[in-house]
Amino acid sequence: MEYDLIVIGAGPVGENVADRAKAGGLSVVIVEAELIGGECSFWACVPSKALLRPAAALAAARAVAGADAAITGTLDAAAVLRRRDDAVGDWDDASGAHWLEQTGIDLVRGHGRITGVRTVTVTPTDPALAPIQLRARHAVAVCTGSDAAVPDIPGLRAAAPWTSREATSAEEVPAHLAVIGGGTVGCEMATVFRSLGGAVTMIARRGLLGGMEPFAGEAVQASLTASGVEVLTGTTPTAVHRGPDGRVRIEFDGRPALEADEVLVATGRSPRTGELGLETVGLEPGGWITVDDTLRVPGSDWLYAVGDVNHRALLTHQGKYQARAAGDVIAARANGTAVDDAAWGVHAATADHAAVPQVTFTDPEVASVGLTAAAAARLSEQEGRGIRVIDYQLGWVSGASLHRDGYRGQVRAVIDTDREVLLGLTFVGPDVAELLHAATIAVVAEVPLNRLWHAVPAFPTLSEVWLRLLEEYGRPEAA
Ligand SMILES: Cc1cc2nc3c(=O)[nH]c(=O)nc-3n(C[C@H](O)[C@H](O)[C@H](O)COP(=O)(O)OP(=O)(O)OC[C@H]3O[C@@H](n4cnc5c(N)ncnc54)[C@H](O)[C@@H]3O)c2cc1C
Ligand SMILES: NC(=O)c1ccc[n+]([C@@H]2O[C@H](COP(=O)([O-])OP(=O)(O)OC[C@H]3O[C@@H](n4cnc5c(N)ncnc54)[C@H](O)[C@@H]3O)[C@@H](O)[C@H]2O)c1
Repeated sequence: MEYDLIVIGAGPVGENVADRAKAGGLSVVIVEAELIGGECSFWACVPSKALLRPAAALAAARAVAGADAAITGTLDAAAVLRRRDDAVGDWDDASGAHWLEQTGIDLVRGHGRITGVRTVTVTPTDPALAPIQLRARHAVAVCTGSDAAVPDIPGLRAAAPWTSREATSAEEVPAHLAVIGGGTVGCEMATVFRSLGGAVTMIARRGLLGGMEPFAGEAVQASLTASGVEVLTGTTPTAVHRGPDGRVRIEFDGRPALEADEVLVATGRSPRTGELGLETVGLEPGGWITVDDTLRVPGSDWLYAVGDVNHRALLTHQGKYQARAAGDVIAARANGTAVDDAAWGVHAATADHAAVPQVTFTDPEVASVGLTAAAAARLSEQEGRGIRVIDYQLGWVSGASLHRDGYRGQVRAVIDTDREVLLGLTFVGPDVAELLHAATIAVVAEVPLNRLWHAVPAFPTLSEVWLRLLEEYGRPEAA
């Protein structure tokens, strides 16, 4: 079977590569081993956010005098889990298959493996079917995503730990959940299971939410602790063991062992490239796949890797952004039309380097884009760029104090003082997620600060913090 493009993996990223290439006039086949929609739709973004929202709604009502009087109970855990089941369509991907059919993208269900240049062999999901040989006239796009990484802690694998899959698809709330890892998955899942009434212990090597502004992890840690989560920082398990009673025992150096009903491993991701046949085209199996800004593998004129699997930004929206560039550039190269791969061109995923937005849906929420102060300081050292960091307490803004009684939050802006543009913003506070896109636009468009003064935030909204940040920076040209 011959197509212009073969896409391996029908997660959010593969679907978008296929969609754009199809819109560009190519014939496209997509290969999927599990569910159309991938990790995001069934075991990651969608179920996790469905599980987090009820607690956030309850916390919002509790924090407003008058509204709090209407709260007469606690979360209904069974109803929350049912809401999650609805959000993932009971793990049925029929609507995804229907969309592919309507869009004119052929679907092959099975495990795809590269067997040579522009060639993929699929082992069908249905064992009664023989392997299918696919040949691409122009390109193969690997969009196989990532799996939970399980660290080499003695006994951990044998103890059958939960990963993000078991956590997001849980049917019951463990009486006591231990979480190894203090990143986004660890913090979000600790929030969920505590809100549903379980005891939770987090085990983090360092502080929480490493890589973000330090005040973000500190605020989330304080709030998790206040909600009853035990947060052990500076700690790594030395051994894990599941006893005959089903309980898990976690051992440490210099700290008493911990017993829990389940242990969730949330220690990052590993690429799904082990069984992909990369060795047949000279690449290392099992590694992340390096690509250029058009998402093509350097040295190849046909192989692309898009989404989690290239390790540029492990986020659905950023992978889909890459997918739009990849699908379009594959079509342009196949059709022989102009390729615009310069920085910020239509065929380049430039924002991956400068402006990756991310929201962690904890209480408080953490929303960030662009550089942190620490990353900007490194840049300043390398390039001699002038940097200024401005912090502002979000609770001082009238919109915030009206939004929630005793609102607490912090915003940090990182400014390039040579060009007077924003390099990064981090918002920490209840309901800050929706503030993020304005920041992303300001960073991507490199809006000069003196023009931002003309972008007037409505009163009384949380967005007034933009004006406060500008006031803190000053307006020397006005004097
Ligand atoms: C708990 C959790 C919560 C998250 N929450 C968010 C969030 O709120 N927002 C956000 O932006 N990101 C979030 N992420 C990250 C997000 O899930 C990923 O960035 C996203 O799923 C990546 O999409 P992808 O298409 O690259 O890979 P995937 O979604 O992993 O899809 C890859 C697809 O390829 C298929 N596949 C793999 N190998 C083969 C093969 N050899 N043959 C055929 N098919 C194959 C898989 O079955 C899968 O369907 C979260 C991640 C986790 C773990
Ligand atoms: N809301 C969102 O956008 C969202 C939510 C969840 C996940 N994600 C994405 O999924 C990816 C994976 O999330 P994650 O939380 O698994 O990874 P992560 O990289 O965010 O965090 C992993 C954590 O595990 C710790 N760790 C690693 N090895 C350890 C060990 N041996 N012992 C103890 N701790 C150890 C690290 O120090 C780190 O704190 C993230 O990169 C993120 O992009 C996004």
